[in-house]
Amino acid sequence: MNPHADCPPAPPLDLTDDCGGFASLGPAFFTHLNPTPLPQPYWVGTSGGVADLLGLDAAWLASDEALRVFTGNACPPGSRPLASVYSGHQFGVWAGQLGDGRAILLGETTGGLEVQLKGSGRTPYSRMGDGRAVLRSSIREFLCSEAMHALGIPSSRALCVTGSPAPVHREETETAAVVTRVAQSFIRFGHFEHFAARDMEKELRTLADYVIDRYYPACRTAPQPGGNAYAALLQAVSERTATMVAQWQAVGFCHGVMNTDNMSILGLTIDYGPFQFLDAFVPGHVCNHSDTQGRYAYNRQPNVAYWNLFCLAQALLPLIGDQELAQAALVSYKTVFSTEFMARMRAKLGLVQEGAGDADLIDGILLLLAKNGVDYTIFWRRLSQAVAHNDFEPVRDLFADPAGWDRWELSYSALLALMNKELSADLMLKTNPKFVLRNHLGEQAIRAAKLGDFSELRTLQRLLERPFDEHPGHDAWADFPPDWASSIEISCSS
Ligand SMILES: Nc1ncnc2c1ncn2[C@@H]1O[C@H](COP(=O)(O)OP(=O)(O)OP(=O)(O)O)[C@@H](O)[C@H]1O
Ligand SMILES: [Mg+2]
Repeated sequence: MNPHADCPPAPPLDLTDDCGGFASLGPAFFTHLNPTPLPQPYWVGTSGGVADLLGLDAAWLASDEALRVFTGNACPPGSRPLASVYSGHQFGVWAGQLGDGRAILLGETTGGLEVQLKGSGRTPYSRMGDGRAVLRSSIREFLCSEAMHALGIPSSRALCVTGSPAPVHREETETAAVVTRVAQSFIRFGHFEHFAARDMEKELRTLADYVIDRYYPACRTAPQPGGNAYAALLQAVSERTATMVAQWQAVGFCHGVMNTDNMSILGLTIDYGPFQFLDAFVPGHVCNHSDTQGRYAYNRQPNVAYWNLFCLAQALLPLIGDQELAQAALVSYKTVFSTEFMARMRAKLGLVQEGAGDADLIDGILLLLAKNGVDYTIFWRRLSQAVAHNDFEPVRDLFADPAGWDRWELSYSALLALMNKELSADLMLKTNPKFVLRNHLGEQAIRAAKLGDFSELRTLQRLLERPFDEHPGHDAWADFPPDWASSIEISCSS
């Protein structure tokens, strides 16, 4: 007898209605509302990896019902959709109340993952916005979420993008799209700032207790700074953030809008707007065309993250109850950042053992890359191949000033000689990606998608899902950016 004969088939998107998730926090935290439907939806892209993570049936994911659900035109069983309220500091200035102005949480799966639509219509937190996202920015968010995951960098995930011919007005008229995002939680620093700014200490405590119980249980059990679970939470968030930003710096990722409302309490990369992977190594590079002051320049990201953690510390202060304890909880940020950054840079160089000269070697190469404006991703990949094949000529070719390179290479080769070459090369090829989502690659996929051709998007997605593989026949996607790439202007408009 089949023991499952009487069981109903598993729902396609298995959302729990046990009320233990974000919805359990109560009405001060959100507003229940349904997404606003879009006309004539169509598929743009789906991620098999995220479908597997959610346990989604492939046939269902290809169905019209799934298309309706992920465009916001139908609600999955068990779902009571909601938009949450948060506040935040934008470009260093207190912005007051913000909230999910165009994102709607469908619910949480039984596996503990929140499923959220972005671009699914107006909410009570939309302010002047239309609640929509355009196809261009949705494709960028979809591709980059999955690319970051494949690079081993903590990130929200993206299950799919759907599009609609509905017009959306930005600098020019574009069309609408919806990204389905997945994460354990979409709670941001700004959620805490919201309740702190309004002196709503009860809600602040409810939120902090929820985050600790669900995501940081060790903050109650492990030895705590001053015996204080909220200080322990601040320290844990600060260390996760330090690790995430160290990974951004090592891979050459610029986030572009590190406002406190875009900082995840779980140390995930969230909100892929005007991000960019560096082409040439320009430490002061500003990827966001709207960031006229350069606040979020590549080389300022580690300090900005620390500034944002300081805002979180201030928000948590009523719970921590002691200024010194709050400050002490932030102290490890700098050491964790530099330890994590150094570990990643050592791996990029294939230094399998730690040595006293590592920091000088790393500083030295970063200075040379900046001075010569060398392409960041290509440099590291060529260096990995050079170590694998014992031929440094293709790397030398990248430097306008080869004398500086020659000097550095002498010290580097002396260090490498102390290591097992095969181990070094292997580590480097698994650390230095061949493929990253450069602006021009995203742009090519977007231009084709706007004409209804999603083949470029799928090719790019496939390369970015396995960025360390060689992918024979696809060297063009790993090549230098074309001249027109520098004219691409990515702003907050999305
Ligand atoms: N088109 C829009 N309609 C309504 N609200 C918007 C729109 N664009 C941005 N917002 C809201 O403005 C604030 C700041 O926007 P920001 O660009 O950081 O976020 P986002 O890209 O919309 O979303 P997320 O951070 O969820 O990825 C947020 O409260 C956001 O919801
Ligand atoms: Mg945002």
